Amino acid sequence: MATYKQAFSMSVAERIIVPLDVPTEAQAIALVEQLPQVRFWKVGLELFVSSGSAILQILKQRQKRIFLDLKFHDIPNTVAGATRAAAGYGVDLLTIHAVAGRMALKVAVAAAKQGAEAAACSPPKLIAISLLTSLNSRDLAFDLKVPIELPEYALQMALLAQETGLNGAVCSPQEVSQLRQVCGDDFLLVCPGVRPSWSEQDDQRRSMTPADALKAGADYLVIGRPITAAPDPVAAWERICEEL
Ligand SMILES: O=c1ccn([C@@H]2O[C@H](COP(=O)(O)O)[C@@H](O)[C@H]2O)c(=O)[nH]1
Repeated sequence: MATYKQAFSMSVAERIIVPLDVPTEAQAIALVEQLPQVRFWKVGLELFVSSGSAILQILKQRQKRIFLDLKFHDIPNTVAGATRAAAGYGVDLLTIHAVAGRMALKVAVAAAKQGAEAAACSPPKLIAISLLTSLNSRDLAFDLKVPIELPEYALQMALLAQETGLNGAVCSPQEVSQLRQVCGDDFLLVCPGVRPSWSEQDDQRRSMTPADALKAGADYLVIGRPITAAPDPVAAWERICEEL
């Protein structure tokens, strides 16, 4: 997995991760076949819960990189067990919520190594969700009752991930510049909540355009519905790559 400095030598296509947010394996395969240009796919909760792990093998057979976005958030023992199992799939990226806490993050780091070793594959890069991109300052203050400003909160979650040995964080493009400055160039920063100027915001609340997100310091962009729900997903993908 490339660090921020190495990311400069990657093509823009390699830095875009497209989520397979569909309910069936057949729909996921259809998307992968429709968009052969996409090299990095994200498997998230919808597809994994509905269809299981077979899609991971299918993507690997096609030499695709895989972001397994299961966002673990549980007590340390459960997080460790789930991370150990997930690391055995040989995926590139795996997520855990930073709010699971210091102990859960620490045991996840060890469990990822154990799981990969047992399966004789490379361990995934473990990245922590700092704060979901569907939440804004109002949600944080009034619903979650977090009494600090949102950028500071996202930074503290990223720093907790860094201190406990994780490889990076998921953050919104609006915080990525600050996280890059504080966490340094070797800390992976993956940004969902990315929206071209011509697409809908959907449920994303802290978004930026792809070009601005990369300029601000993101290693990878996660761009889903602007591509996958477009009337012509291939044209949408090409338009985004051209704009970058
Ligand atoms: O904070 C987060 C963490 C993960 N996601 C995931 O990224 C994609 C975004 O899809 P879009 O269609 O581009 O909105 C989706 O799979 C989320 O589960 C996120 O959006 N925010």
